[in-house]
Amino acid sequence: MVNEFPQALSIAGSDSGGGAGMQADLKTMQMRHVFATTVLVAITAQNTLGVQDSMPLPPAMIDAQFASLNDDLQIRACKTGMLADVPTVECVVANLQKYDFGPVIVDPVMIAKGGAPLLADDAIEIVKKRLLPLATLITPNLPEAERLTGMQVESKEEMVTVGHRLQDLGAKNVLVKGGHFDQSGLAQDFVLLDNDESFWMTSPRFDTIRTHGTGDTISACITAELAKGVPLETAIRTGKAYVTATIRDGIEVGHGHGPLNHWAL
Ligand SMILES: Nc1ncnc2c1ncn2[C@@H]1O[C@H](COP(=O)(O)OP(=O)(O)OP(=O)(O)O)[C@@H](O)[C@H]1O
Ligand SMILES: Cc1ncc(CO)c(N)n1
Repeated sequence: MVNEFPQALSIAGSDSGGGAGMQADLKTMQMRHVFATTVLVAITAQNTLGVQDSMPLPPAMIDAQFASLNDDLQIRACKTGMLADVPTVECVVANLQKYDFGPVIVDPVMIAKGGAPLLADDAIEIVKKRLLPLATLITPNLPEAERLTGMQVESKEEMVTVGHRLQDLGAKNVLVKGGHFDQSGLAQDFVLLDNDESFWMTSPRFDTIRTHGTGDTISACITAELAKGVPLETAIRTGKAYVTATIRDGIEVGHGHGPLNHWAL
């Protein structure tokens, strides 16, 4: 039937190096057999060694992309990634309020693996106050969870507490990613659902620096699964299994924090 094939949307910045950002989202959604659409909000000159330059797009151009998609496609789930600065966050929030693109997965991207800022400091407050309440699911890593809540997260107990704080701020469901946490050889993530259920997802921790784009990949996989109509808990578990496989089956690309193997299953 016309327009019935599952369609998802990535609202993100471009990583010229192909490993993270919109490129990771596209590769992931393609692998999950979902038709990927995009609203590009910023461009980065980036590779596995770092971010060399970046530029946000004018809000009018962001508005135009949202309008084009709304006029023609049937998007059933969307995610946000790099949102650059205050005008970009405000513009994306306004468009998400204007159009219905299904569940909104917010990956509150702040800093690239090499340390480059991908969100201006003064935009964090707007993400917290205006974007977070629109989130069906928020997927912060530990430094992002700390910035959004103002609390330190250094233990599993604190991962649980920060999950509840993020729900108090308005996110319906929360996935606190533990990739930045060295816990005895494990990569442990905490999930808190809006029915008060919670669970841990645990995988082996692979000793590799080829982890560029892990956060983008797990959130894009969850978004793709939701676009197919899969329940949230199953989508989150599939996201964890997929990102684990992409790290485990690493490929040699670039000279720094290498990209994932998006062909892994
Ligand atoms: N070395 C590793 N081995 C196994 N799993 C990992 C490893 N590093 C991260 N992960 C997993 O990858 C997912 C993403 O977590 P992470 O905390 O790295 O996100 P992120 O910092 O947002 O990533 P990025 O900024 O590169 O997009 C989580 O499920 C985490 O447990
Ligand atoms: C464009 C872009 N988005 C997100 C990330 C975080 O992985 C990155 N490094 N670059």
